[in-house]
Amino acid sequence: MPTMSSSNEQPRAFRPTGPCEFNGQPAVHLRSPGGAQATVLLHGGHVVSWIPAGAEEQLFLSPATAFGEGAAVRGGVPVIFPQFNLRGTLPVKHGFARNRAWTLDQAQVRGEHAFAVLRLEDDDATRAIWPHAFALELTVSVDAGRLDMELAVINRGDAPFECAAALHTYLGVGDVRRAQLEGLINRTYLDAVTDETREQWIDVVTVAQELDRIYWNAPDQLLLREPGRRLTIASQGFEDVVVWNPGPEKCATLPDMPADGWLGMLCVEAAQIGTPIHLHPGDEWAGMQTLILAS
Ligand SMILES: O=P(O)(O)OC[C@H]1O[C@@H](O)[C@H](O)[C@@H](O)[C@@H]1O
Repeated sequence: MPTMSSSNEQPRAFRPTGPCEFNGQPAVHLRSPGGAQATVLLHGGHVVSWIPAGAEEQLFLSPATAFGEGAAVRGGVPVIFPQFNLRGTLPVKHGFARNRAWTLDQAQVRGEHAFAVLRLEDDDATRAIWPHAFALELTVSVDAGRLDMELAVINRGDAPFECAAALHTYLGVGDVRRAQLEGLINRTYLDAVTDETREQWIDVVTVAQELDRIYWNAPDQLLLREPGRRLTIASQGFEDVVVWNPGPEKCATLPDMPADGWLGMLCVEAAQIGTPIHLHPGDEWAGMQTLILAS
């Protein structure tokens, strides 16, 4: 059962690169020589914290989230695989990768970077709902003002498969009503609130209420602006971008969010949804999302 837990952990300010605990859960901490930090839960291969050198936390993590076996952590960067939302035959919203225990392959400091590689492979439980032999490899790297997250999907079986994937990044914001996301002008999107296809006519996306959009073939660089902050959101390999905020009404129905939680977050998700990832036996696909805080 998912649990809410806390423990007497080593203060984050002193944690070196290597295995650690985060809210009582096995995790890996990254610390670059320049002082940039990130923390990744083994559960879900889930980045839960990113603190660039000399800056504050950049990701939203709900204070009401559950942790542990079976939980989908609310905030950070959930890994979505092999299905986006309920767009497919799986009964599990956003697939199963975010609900499973990954393994830590390595955690190292190299040059100015600290990085970790986490891995998830198929087992009896995944094959029971998705009958394919796969491996996921998530590489998370921090350096100065930059976070790189690369997700690789490998077909380890003897038959082709198709899947979707996304890095469902919850960016922390001071007040989402004062945040602006730039760079999506002239793109076509599915408005998942009204189920209509629309065109983005102005360059700025703002949030005042529930917003749930899949931008198809989105540009590979976006900019989040809010007072005192500029954050570049870049991607490679992922063709689509999902922008999501539950707004006040939907947020009030989410048991793992405080009522005003929607004000402090904006999801900007690097995603491959419209054109499925198609992998032959032995093939690999990779997509990356990079966040860069302007100094
Ligand atoms: O509550 P979940 O399963 O984490 O999903 C959160 C949101 O994730 C977004 O990616 C979807 O576009 C939304 O429709 C969904 O509500």
